[in-house]
Amino acid sequence: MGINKYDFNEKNILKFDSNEHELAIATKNLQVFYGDNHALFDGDLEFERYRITSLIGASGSGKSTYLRSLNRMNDNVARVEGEIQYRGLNVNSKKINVYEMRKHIGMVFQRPNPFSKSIRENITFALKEQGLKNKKKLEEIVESSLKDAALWDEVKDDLNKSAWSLSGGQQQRLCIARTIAMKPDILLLDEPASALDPISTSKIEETLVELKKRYTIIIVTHNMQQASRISDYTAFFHLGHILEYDKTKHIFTTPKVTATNDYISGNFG
Ligand SMILES: Nc1ncnc2c1ncn2[C@@H]1O[C@H](COP(=O)(O)OP(=O)(O)OP(=O)(O)O)[C@@H](O)[C@H]1O
Repeated sequence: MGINKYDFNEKNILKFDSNEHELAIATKNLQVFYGDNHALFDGDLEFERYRITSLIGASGSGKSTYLRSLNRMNDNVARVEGEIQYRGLNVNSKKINVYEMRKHIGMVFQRPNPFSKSIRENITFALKEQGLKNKKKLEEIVESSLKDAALWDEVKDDLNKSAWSLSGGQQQRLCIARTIAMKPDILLLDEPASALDPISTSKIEETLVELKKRYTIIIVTHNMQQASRISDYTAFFHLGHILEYDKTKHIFTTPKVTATNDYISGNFG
């Protein structure tokens, strides 16, 4: 039987070759339409592996639209044209198995949304659905995911407690752990700290900086300090266009586009 190139099976998709600057994911001419509203034009970006990229820009500039397209969260909501290139596959192909693809490209949302289950079950639920039954293996993944999300020390003695009994910041780290448990390559985060207090926010930031050793992270944020603190690259969105994309330090010190400079210095938006 020939290889089905739309099949998101580990043996069918291209291996990363461990170049220092290899790409994790790229978009070519990505366009998004909500009915007649052309919300994203010419979305061309390349994301380096093991880096954090921030997507910044005023409200309504298309950041979430772009981010959500990367793992097909806009299916049934918007028309998305163009290519999303990931390890030899076009994620935007209608033939892609979206469920399998999301194990590789996971998303964490703005508001923490843990399941109404125990802390442990939040991690194990999807793994069990996938057919993983080995208790020891499941426990190992619970521990490693919670450690990766910097939550283990706070919950390790209470894994049967309801996830909803955790603080907002802890719930968000649990949602990160739940996503990591699927062992994705790429973590998409849509303003993951906007509903959190400064201490929880700084914990999330520390967690993300630690996670980039093993994951490629793309984050939408309205918090300019956050973008400059944690991200390696920054893309500036304006009225549905990506106006500037560069190393974060260049965007924040020597932007080439006037609109970028106006936005980061608070002159509009
Ligand atoms: N589900 C939707 N249905 C219809 N239009 C939408 C939908 N989501 C976003 N839009 C429109 O797409 C455009 C871009 O919105 P988007 O949410 O991507 O911007 P954003 O930069 O992420 O904004 P914010 O920072 O406020 O989250 C806006 O005109 C918005 O009204």
